[in-house]
Amino acid sequence: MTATLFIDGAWCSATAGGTRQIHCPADGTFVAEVDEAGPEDTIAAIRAARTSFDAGVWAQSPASARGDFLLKVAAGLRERKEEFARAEALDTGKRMVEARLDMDDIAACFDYFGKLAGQHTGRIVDAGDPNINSRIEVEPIGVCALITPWNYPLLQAAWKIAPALAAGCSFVLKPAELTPHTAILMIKLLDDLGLPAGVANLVLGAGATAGGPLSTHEDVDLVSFTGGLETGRLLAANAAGTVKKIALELGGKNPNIVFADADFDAALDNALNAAFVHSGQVCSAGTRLILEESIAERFTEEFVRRAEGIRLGGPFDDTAETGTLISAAHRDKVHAYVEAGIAEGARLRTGGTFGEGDLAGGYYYLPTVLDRVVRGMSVVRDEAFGPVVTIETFTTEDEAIAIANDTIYGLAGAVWSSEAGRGERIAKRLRHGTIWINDFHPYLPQAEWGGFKQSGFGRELGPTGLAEYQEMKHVYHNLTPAVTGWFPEH
Ligand SMILES: NC(=O)c1ccc[n+]([C@@H]2O[C@H](COP(=O)([O-])OP(=O)(O)OC[C@H]3O[C@@H](n4cnc5c(N)ncnc54)[C@H](O)[C@@H]3O)[C@@H](O)[C@H]2O)c1
Ligand SMILES: C[N+](C)(C)CC=O
Repeated sequence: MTATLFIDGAWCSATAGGTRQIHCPADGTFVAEVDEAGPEDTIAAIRAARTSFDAGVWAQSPASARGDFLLKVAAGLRERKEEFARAEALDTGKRMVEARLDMDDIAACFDYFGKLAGQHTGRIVDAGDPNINSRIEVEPIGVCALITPWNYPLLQAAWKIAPALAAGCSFVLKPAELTPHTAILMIKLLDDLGLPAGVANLVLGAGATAGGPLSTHEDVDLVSFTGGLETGRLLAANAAGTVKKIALELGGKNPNIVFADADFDAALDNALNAAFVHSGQVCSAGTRLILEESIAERFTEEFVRRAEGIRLGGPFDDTAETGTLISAAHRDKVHAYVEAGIAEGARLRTGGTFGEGDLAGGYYYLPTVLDRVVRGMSVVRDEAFGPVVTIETFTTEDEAIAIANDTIYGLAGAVWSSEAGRGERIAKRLRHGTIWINDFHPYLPQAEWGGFKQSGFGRELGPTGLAEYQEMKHVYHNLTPAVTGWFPEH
């Protein structure tokens, strides 16, 4: 597969001829070879986006037309769902059933922003003078750099592409280097549906090289980034050089608090899902299980027993319940956190090893549970981004809240209790961007998503997810211009 970069309405190869081979992490099978962009390709893509934006080919089109376009994207995705899901599954190794669910969520996201486009057009301001016409106009922010991770490749891209297009922006998309295929398919779909040249541009390749100019180039107005904390810090520092707006969707170390009065079976089942879906490679994964002391032993025993029963397998294994990690390097990193935790005194209840036998050809890591942990341990503190759960206990509400908030992150968390008042009370005091009460993981296109603290800033989805891609302009129109006399003629 060549000519996989899309710049100014044309598919092309990397100027320097670089390529990258993509392999399925579930079994190492070769998926395809794609182009590997260098900074010069990315600069060309930024220039194309700038030219199209300044020409107004999309930015000046009626918002309702942009909305209609997004609804067509949603329909196109639904028609080609299987093709998209398969591409996602091969790149990430995730199960087809999960990849299909991702495609449903992506189509819903395009529907949502398609309907929202044009609804937030500004407002009339009462200037207190009938001869002054004052209004706030909402305009697209300009050229957007959209940088996305490998765990939910198209979903995270869609949360940016849909509002960017709804707002009237032009963009350069840089997906994670390991998972480019659904981005290619998406850009093809946009092109097939007639998006003007230069509005959507695609560069593939490594962060520092292909991605480098995206946070430094003066023609980029907004960087919208989803990925790790270290990269986010770097991009924020880079973006400061040209004072460009930046939105950061970073990692999490997400608490899942279970009170003794919770529905035990529901809390247990959801705690497994919270931690082990997509092998824990989820920003909002419930990796810190925080149990009320009186149920801790029974809950932990059941949790461990059920974790040991989880079947691992590849994208097309219908019996699999979760999958592989993305790469050998990532699996090593996850394992290092587990080993560090054990060395620091944590007790390994299950897991802590690579998949063997049928799983040996992929980067599988067994669902892992550690208890007897303390808060300073790296496995409790840092985002391992794998199927690793630590168990802590509490005796009072205040203690549960203190444990749950004791993290530099603030992405998501959950509380389980049959007392509605307690759920609400705790939700109010948790410093995380999404709180689930008696649930875990749902997100809605119409509800803002994002982090407190070092999980980032800015919001995706919901009306604010569109506003991120807009500028506000105050237009003050004096209907009766007159001499002010402030500086009289001498
Ligand atoms: N908050 C959220 O909604 C959310 C959602 C999904 C994933 N995440 C986070 O993403 C992380 C996992 O993803 P990852 O390992 O791909 O993250 P990463 O930070 O390594 O990479 C993310 C993207 O940034 C690019 N990149 C890296 N360096 C760059 C640079 N100097 N300039 C431009 N681009 C650069 C990468 O190539 C990739 O496309 C986890 O921390 C996870 O929690 C957060
Ligand atoms: C944002 N979400 C939950 C879809 C994926 C996070 O990794």
